[in-house]
Amino acid sequence: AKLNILEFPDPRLRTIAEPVEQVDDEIRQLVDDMFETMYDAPGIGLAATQINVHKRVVTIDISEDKSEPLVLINPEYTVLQDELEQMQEGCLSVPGFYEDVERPNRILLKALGRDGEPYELEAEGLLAVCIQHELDHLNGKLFVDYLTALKRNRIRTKLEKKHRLEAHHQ
Ligand SMILES: O=C(O)C[C@@H](Cc1ccccc1)C(=O)SCC(=O)c1ccccc1
Ligand SMILES: [Zn+2]
Repeated sequence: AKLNILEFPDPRLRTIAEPVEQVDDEIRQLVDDMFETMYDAPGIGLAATQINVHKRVVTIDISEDKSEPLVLINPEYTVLQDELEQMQEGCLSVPGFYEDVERPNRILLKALGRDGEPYELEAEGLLAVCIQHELDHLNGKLFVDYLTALKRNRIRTKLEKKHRLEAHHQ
């Protein structure tokens, strides 16, 4: 099912997600719903926090043809090279805004797959940036937190106005 994506400044986006105890069919259904929601948005990543499910589950697919789906359950990463790279980021929870964020360029990801099997993956470039962006979501952090307070407040004001208009027209 396509799920509703929470939008900044919704305080539920600040929730810290809990580790998954058992990778069971319920978690696999959540993963399938997350991929459906992500591809429909469209996006290249989605964290369970964004659909108001506070479990440490992330889906990613940076391919153009939905050919590289990645399931990240209880994901962790370590920085392999602390040289920072600037990249323009977007967020399905901050629709319509794209800003440059600096992050480490190479990381080692450790996570469980959709059958609960552990795996490791070395990532760089857009995939490394996306993994860090999604894991921030699981810790209640948003890419706007890396911007100046002035920019963040302007984005907040514009989105709050959009939400008021949507509520009025419902
Ligand atoms: O909010 C999210 O987590 C999804 C976000 C992931 C992300 C994008 C860019 C840099 C870091 C993390 C998005 O997918 S925003 C939409 C987007 O960037 C995109 C959408 C379609 C094709 C390509 C990119
Ligand atoms: Zn995001």
